[in-house]
Amino acid sequence: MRIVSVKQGIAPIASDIANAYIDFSKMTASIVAVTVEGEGGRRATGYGFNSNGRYAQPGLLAERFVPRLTEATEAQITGPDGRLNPQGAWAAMMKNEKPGGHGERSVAVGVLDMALWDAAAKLEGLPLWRLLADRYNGGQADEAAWVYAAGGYYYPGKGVDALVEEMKRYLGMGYATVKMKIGGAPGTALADALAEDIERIEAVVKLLGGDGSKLAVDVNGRFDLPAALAYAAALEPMGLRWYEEPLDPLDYSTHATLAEHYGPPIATGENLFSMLDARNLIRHGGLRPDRDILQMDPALSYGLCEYLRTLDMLAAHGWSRRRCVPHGGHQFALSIAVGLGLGGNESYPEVFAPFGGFADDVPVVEGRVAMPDIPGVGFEAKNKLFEVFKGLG
Ligand SMILES: O=C([O-])CC(=O)C(=O)O
Ligand SMILES: [Mg+2]
Repeated sequence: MRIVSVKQGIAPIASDIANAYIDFSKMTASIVAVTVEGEGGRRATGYGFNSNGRYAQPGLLAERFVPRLTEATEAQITGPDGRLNPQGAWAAMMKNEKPGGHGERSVAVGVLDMALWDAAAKLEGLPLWRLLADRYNGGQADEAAWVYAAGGYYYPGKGVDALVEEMKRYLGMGYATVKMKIGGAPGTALADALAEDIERIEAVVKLLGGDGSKLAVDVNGRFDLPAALAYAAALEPMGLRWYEEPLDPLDYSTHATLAEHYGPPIATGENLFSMLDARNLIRHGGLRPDRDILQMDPALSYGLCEYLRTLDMLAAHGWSRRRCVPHGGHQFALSIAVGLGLGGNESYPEVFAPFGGFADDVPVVEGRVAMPDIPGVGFEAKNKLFEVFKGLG
C-alpha cells in the first residue's frame, strides 16, 4: 500500500443564506483527491471535502497534514490484513499534534480521512456503507436512512409565505420532517424576536397538519441561557421534533440547566470536533439518552476514524447509535448512517450544492433515502459534485 498523490483545492460554497449566527456569503470548502496504490499495482482515488460551515483549510493541509500523509510509510497505512488502513494513516497525520485545542485542524484531517475511506472501499470494490457494516456492525446495514430536509434559512426579503412555500417543496420531494432556522431576528428585543419566531413556526406547523413532531428548529448556538429558557417555555407545548443548538456548543452546564426545564428533545453536537469534546457534552451537558439527538459531523471532526471512537464512547455511556443524526447533509455521513445503523442523516434539498445531497436519481421516499450500490462513498453517482472533484486533475 502506498500513497501515490494527494491533491487539494478550494471550492466555493457561498450563498445569500444566513442562520442566526453567520451568513454564508464567503463560505468555502476544501476538496482533496488521494490516490492510493494497493496490491498488484491496483490504484484507487478517494475524494474528500469538509462539509459546510467551516472554511477551507489550505494552509493546514499544505503545511502539515498532506506532507505527513504523503510521507507515511507502507507499514503505517497497511493493516495486518494487507488492506488500506485509514486508522494508521490517521495516526501518521496526527503525529506531533498536542491534545486539546482542536481548532480547525479537525477539519483538515476530516477532509483527508473522507478520501482515505473512499479509497479503501474502492480498493475492495465495496460501497463504503457495506465495508463499514462488515467491519464494525456485524454485517448489518440499514436499507435506507431516515433523512430530514434542513432549510428555512434567513434570506434577504424572505417572509413567512416564502418559508412555508419552501417547506411545501420539501414535502413534495418526499421528506416527512423539515427543519428551519430561528433566533435570527437581528437587534430585536427578546420578546419581539420570540413573537416573530412563534409566528414563523406556527405557519410551518400548520402546513404540517398541526403536527409539531415533524418540525425541528435550529438556533445555531445564538442564545444565552435566559433566551434559551424563554424560547423553551414557548416551544415546549408545540412538541417539536427537536430544539437544536440553543446554546453555545461548548457551554455544557447551561445545556444541563436547559434540559431540566425543557422536556422534548434537544439536539446539538455539530460544532464538537473531537471524541473528547463529545464526551464532555455527554458527561456534563445533562442530555438524555432516551430522546436527545447528537449531531457530530465526521467530516468536520477528524473524520470517521475519530467518529468510530465517538461511537464507542457513546456506547460506554449508555447511548444508542440511533440517537446520532450527523450534521452536514452529505453522502459520507449517509454512508456511515446506513452502514453503522445511526438514527439518520441531515439533508439539504436546496442549499450547499453540490456538497449537500445524495446520489442523483435516488429518491426520498417517505422521509428515507437509500445508498447507491457502487464502490466507495458514492460520489461518482452524484454528477455535479464529481465534476468539482475532477477539477483537481
Ligand atoms: O446553518 C448551518 O450552519 C448548518 C446547520 O446548522 C445545520 O445544518 O444544522
Ligand atoms: Mg444546525
